[in-house]
Amino acid sequence: MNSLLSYVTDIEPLDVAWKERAHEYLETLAIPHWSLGVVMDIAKQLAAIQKTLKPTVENKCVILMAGDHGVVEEGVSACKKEVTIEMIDNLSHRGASINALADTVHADVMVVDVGVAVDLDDYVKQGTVIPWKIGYGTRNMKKGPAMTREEAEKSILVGIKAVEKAINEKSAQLIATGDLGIGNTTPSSAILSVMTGQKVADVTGRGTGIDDKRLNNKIKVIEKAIELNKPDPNDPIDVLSKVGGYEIGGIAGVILGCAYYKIPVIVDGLISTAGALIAYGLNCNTVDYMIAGHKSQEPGHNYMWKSLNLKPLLDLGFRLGEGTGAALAMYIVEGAAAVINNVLSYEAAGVTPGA
Ligand SMILES: Cc1cc2ncn([C@H]3O[C@H](COP(=O)(O)O)[C@@H](O)[C@H]3O)c2cc1C
Ligand SMILES: O=C(O)c1cccnc1
Repeated sequence: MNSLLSYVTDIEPLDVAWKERAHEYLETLAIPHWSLGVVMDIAKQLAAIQKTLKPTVENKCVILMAGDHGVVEEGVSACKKEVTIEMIDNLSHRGASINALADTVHADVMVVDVGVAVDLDDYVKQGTVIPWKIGYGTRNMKKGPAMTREEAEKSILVGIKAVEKAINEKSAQLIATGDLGIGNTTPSSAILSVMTGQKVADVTGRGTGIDDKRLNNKIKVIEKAIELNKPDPNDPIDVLSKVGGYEIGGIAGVILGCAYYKIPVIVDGLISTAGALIAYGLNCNTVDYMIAGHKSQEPGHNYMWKSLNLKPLLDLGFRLGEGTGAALAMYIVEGAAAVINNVLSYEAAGVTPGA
């Protein structure tokens, strides 16, 4: 593998000439001007990413990054930390929500252990988990940095490696990000607050469903972690290492990898978008390859989309993660590819354009 820096610096913005060409082509379709709205925007984005007027997104893959969080000992989640492993078991038996939803859209699910607190040998042997663990859960960010800078960088490289695997083994043409890890809404809200300047109290939500007392505690824990560690918003690796998580680094890597290899990437909920903020901070060209999957119920999520200048495709009241919203958004992206591939122009269809 190359160094992280070489991936980050080589990410190019979308080709302007292809953007224009796709735009002009879509304007010839036998429909009132741009009347398929956002679907046309996505069709244009797909064409510019793949540099063709016939983009294909047939081979789809959800890359789900899993990790644990030392900060769970502060009582920030409704669940005990062992639920991460129980959910890995459920995913391995294909009984999780992402299995059900990814199946409907014919997407593969790749589960990557980037920082789960225990060894997952049985699942690795079964072939249901990819063992790229950087650490056995992060350290408690209320007491010090969650990770070292080196661990944070390694977690990002795991995400890039996962994209390479999806390309090499599954010929992936469209990737969605997913997360799993009890406690991960806490680092996600911390990253959100640090990177967007929003107050912790305004962007911290109930995650798995905590009550008011726990929510107040969660806010205090995040405030304390930021005060103690002083993450530098201009240094995304510093933010990720001090108040982030292994799977958030992994997701940032998936997004960087997709941008590097020119693959459209659908970003899921709060945790995935925390990864997107890190990726964007490392190279703002990454946003050209992102598609905002959905709007989570978590109160801070929209601030993230706003700071990336993206509009979420779906608003379904989801607050789950795993890549569930992104998987459903794959239907819309497939629709966009179908439009640019199959809708005829006014001329080809023999339809008279309006004045
Ligand atoms: C059964 C179950 C399945 C999940 N799948 C995703 N999450 C999501 O919820 C957790 C984050 O919320 P918090 O920060 O409050 O712990 C993560 O595991 C995330 O992936 C789940 C949570 C549970 C309980
Ligand atoms: O939006 C998300 O990704 C989310 C929200 C709550 C719990 N887990 C994930």
